[in-house]
This record gives sequence, C-alpha cells and structure tokens, in this order.
Amino acid sequence: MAPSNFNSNNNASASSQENGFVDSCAPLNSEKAVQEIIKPLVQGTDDHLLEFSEVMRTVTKALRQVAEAKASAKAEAAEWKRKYEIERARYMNAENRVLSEEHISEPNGQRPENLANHVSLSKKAGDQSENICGNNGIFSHEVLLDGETERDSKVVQCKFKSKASFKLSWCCKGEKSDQHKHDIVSFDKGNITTAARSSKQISLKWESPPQTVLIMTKPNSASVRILCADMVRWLKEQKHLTVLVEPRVKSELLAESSFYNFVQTWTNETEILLLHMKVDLLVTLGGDGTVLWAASMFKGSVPPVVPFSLGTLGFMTPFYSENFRDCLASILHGPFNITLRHRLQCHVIRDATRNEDHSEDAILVLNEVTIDRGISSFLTNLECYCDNAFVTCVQGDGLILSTTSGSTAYSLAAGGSMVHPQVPGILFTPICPHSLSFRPLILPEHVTLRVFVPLNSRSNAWASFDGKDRKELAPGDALICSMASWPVPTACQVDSTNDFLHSIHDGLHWNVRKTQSFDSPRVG
Ligand SMILES: NC(=O)c1ccc[n+]([C@@H]2O[C@H](COP(=O)([O-])OP(=O)(O)OC[C@H]3O[C@@H](n4cnc5c(N)ncnc54)[C@H](O)[C@@H]3O)[C@@H](O)[C@H]2O)c1
Ligand SMILES: Nc1ncnc2c1ncn2[C@@H]1O[C@H](COP(=O)(O)OP(=O)(O)OP(=O)(O)O)[C@@H](O)[C@H]1O
Repeated sequence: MAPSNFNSNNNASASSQENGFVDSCAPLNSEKAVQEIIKPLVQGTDDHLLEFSEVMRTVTKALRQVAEAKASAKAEAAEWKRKYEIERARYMNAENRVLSEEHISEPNGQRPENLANHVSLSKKAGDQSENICGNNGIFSHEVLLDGETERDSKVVQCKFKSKASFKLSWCCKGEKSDQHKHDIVSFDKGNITTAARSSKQISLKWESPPQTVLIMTKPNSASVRILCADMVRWLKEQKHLTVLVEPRVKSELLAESSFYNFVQTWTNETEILLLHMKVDLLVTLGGDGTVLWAASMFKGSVPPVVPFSLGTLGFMTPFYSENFRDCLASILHGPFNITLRHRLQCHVIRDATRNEDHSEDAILVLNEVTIDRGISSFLTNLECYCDNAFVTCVQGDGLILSTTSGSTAYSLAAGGSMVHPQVPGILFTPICPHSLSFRPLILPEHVTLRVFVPLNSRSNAWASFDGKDRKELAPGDALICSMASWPVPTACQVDSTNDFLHSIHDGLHWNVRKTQSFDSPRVG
C-alpha cells in the first residue's frame, strides 16, 4: 500500500508545479506532506519488521526444538546400542560356556575326562533345578522366537551332531499319500466346495536316523526308576544312541551303577533352552503330568514325544512299558503316526488399561490356563473379549481356556465337551457360573482371547497354567491367550482317532451302560 500512496502524492505535487502555481506556505506544507508521506511508510516498515522478527522467533524456536529432539534421540539410540552390546556379549558368553562343556557334547557317549566335576555338576544342577523351576515346579517361561532358533541352531550344529530330519505327510481317509493336501476352498465353475479335509492322519518318517533320545521321568517312583535304567541300557547297547536325562535322573542312575557314566544331562537354564536343537526323540515315563512337565521344558519347537504309561489315567500316554523295546525299535525306524497337540500361548498384562503393550513373558500350556477365584470367597468377575469383541462377563468360580488335548482334563470336569485333540480350537469353559444360561463355547484356532479383571472387581483372580505356577491378577490386569506356533507331536499307538477313542473308553468309561435286553415288551 505505501508505494502506491507515495506515487499518488508525488504525482500530485508534480502536477501543481507543472501548472505554474507556487504556494507561499510551500516549504511548510511540503515538510508536512513529506511527514504525511513518510508516516505510513515508517509505520508500515515497523509493522513489517515486527512481523518479520516474530516469524524469525518462531523459526528459531522450531529449529531449537528439532535440534533438542535430535540430540535426545541420538542419546537414546546410543543407550540402546550400549544395552544391546552388553546383552549380546552376555549371550555369546553363555553360548560359549555351553559349547565348551564336555559332558553334554560327548559325541560317542564316552566317559568324560572330568568325571568328578561332571558328577558334581549334575548334583549341583539338581539343586539349581529348584531355582530354575521355582517353588511351584514349572520351568521359567521364556518362549523362543523363530529367529533365535535359527541363530542358536547354527552355533549348536558346529559342535553337536546334526539333528535327524524327518518328513510329515498328511493321509486322507486311510489312503496314504506323501503329499500334503491343503485344506483350501476351491471354486469350481462358481460352485463353492471344500477340499477333502477330515480324517487326516499325520505320519512321521525319519529322513536321517535319530541319534539323541531324552528320557523324562515321574519322580519318586520305584517302577519308573527301574524301567528308566533298563531303557537307557537298551538304547545304548542295542541302538548306540546318545541318551540325555534330567540331572535328578542322572544322579539316580549313577547311584545304581557307574555304567551310566555315558548318560548326559544339563546344568543350567541356557542348556535347557537349547535342548530342542539336539534332542531327536523325547520319551516320557509317567502319567499325563509327566507329558505336561516335559512339554513345559520346550519353549519353542518340541521333538516327537513317545509317552509310556506309568500313571493311573494316561490320556496322553498310549504306550505300555512292558514291550518298550519293540515299541521304541519301531518308532526309531519309523514311519509312525503322530498327534500334533496344539498349545496355547498366554501373556499376563499388568494394569492393562494403561500398559497395553507391556506383557510378561509368554507361558505355553498343553492342557489349559485357568482363571479362578483362588482362596477368595467372592465370585470371580471376568470380562472376556474375543478379537476385541465382547464375549461375556464370567461370574462364578472361574474360567478355563483349554486346548482340545486339555478338553478331557479340567475342562471336562467343568462341563466342557470332549474334543478330538487334532481339532484346532480353543475351549471356553466356565467353572460353576452363577447363571442358568451359560454354556461352554468352542472357538476357532485363530482368535485371540482377552480376560480382563475389571477395576470394580471385588477381589483378585488367579491364573494357573496346566495346573501349576499360579499368578495373581489384580483388578486392571488382563490375560491374553492365543494358539501357539509350537505344538507337541506325540506318537500314536495306532492313530490319533483310535488312541483318542481308546483313552475315553478306557480312561473315563465313556458311555458305559448295560445294553438293553432284547426280550422287553415291544410297542406295537
Ligand atoms: N477338577 C479337575 O478335574 C481338575 C482340577 C485341577 C486340575 N486338573 C487337571 O490336572 C492337570 C494337571 O495334571 P497333573 O497330572 O500335573 O496333575 P495331577 O497329578 O493333579 O493330575 C490330575 C489328573 O488329570 C489327568 N489329566 C491331566 N491331563 C489330562 C488330559 N489332557 N486329559 C485327561 N486327563 C488328564 C491326570 O491324568 C490326572 O489324573 C491340569 O492341567 C488340569 O487339567 C483337573
Ligand atoms: N520330570 C518331572 N519333574 C518334576 N515333576 C514332574 C516330572 N514329571 C512329572 N512331574 C509331576 O509329578 C506329578 C505326577 O506326575 P504324573 O501325572 O505323570 O503321574 P501320576 O499322577 O502317577 O499319573 P496320573 O496323572 O495318570 O495319575 C505331576 O504333578 C507332574 O507335574
């Protein structure tokens, strides 16, 4: 605006001179005029300067903020890098320790030179296992990630014999096929059909011979101890295999005879975490509890399990110990049928409304996770969500989230259905719900369940995992549960359906009833 003012006033004075008219008050007037002209000009310049300095102040402030944020990000990155380096060094040390320990890597089962050390280490491990297992008798719950497994395997394979590889094949309705038939939906000329998917039995065929067998046993049982010693001797003398046992079992074997010096064991939790990389076959001697125990030792992939029945019920233990030689010989030769038992992965989140992303370590269960009222006499009040959709509020003694393998355990006792273990799904079974209309649900395998203890809950709830390791859940805490990627492959006596039906007939006397007599009065 100022330049146009200036131009217009200039033009005005020029035109008066041109007209020959000179005013006596001209100097005064011209000064005034100049002031008139300059005033808005100066005023305009001041406004601009103010505006400009304001802009400069804003820019400087923004630049300062950016510089500060950059410096703090740099500092944070440096701190994380430092933590990473420390953690990595610690991990590498642990790995090196494992690899350098003679007794676990003895390739041909020869007596290690440092036997005295070895025995005492095993004993120590017995003590240590108490720390590892905690007071409630389950291993710490660190779940392996895919990446870790790959990295670990590279390190371990340098030292250990490579693991036996095998192939799984899916057979349809008894007809054998080496090809895995995918359960895909096909669209034939616009008609939606499903591919044949039922009755698929999974069979395991070794591609290289198994070399390392881990035997896990129920504690405090004389018959189990005797069988274990027999089995270890047979595996060594007849099959020339590497045998691994728990530190407790190693001590028991050595107490019996120094012949068992060749048996290997572990001494710390790092070695337990690496077990899946060297064990080809896992044998359990005990009841269902021993299978649960053995599975809880494997936070990632689990080797094929051969469960021998030395308990009372034995839903998951189809093998009889009397003929263990024939049975193991046929398994070691293969192929054999397996049941892939799904596991659930559980995370506890403390103060879930605020710390949505901060969960505790994952816990894997083969049977179920139970959320109950513990010793409290109040009803539990549990808000349940499935993939963020509200399911219901459980008011009663508690809730069981079970695998299909666990469907014949606690869930069954609480009124849940018995489900074939090969069916992938999650059972949602209330415990004594105070409602006339509550019925158990079976949800598909892909869902994520969330059980939240509401802030207005009258008391805390308790979560337990395969009947062990109880964790208290305060109001505001939540438990997240979904299907884990690491199933437990258990060998079948016949196949998964036969074994399942046998277990419910034999173990539970399912639908046992006297057959109705023929000579009753007929209607009509
Ligand atoms: N009321 C109940 O029925 C009840 C109560 C608590 C725990 N349990 C079950 O006990 C399991 C822990 O077993 P444990 O042996 O360590 O404890 P445990 O020694 O107390 O045995 C519990 C019983 O459950 C049986 N069992 C375990 N898993 C089974 C399965 N998948 N199918 C059928 N029966 C099964 C066992 O054979 C045993 O008879 C828990 O996972 C839970 O399912 C059941
Ligand atoms: N290797 C092990 N180390 C520590 N505890 C174990 C081990 N194996 C099993 N247990 C625990 O011992 C208990 C009893 O085991 P298991 O259920 O196998 O025998 P059982 O009670 O005689 O059999 P059943 O359950 O069929 O009656 C379970 O609570 C289980 O967790």
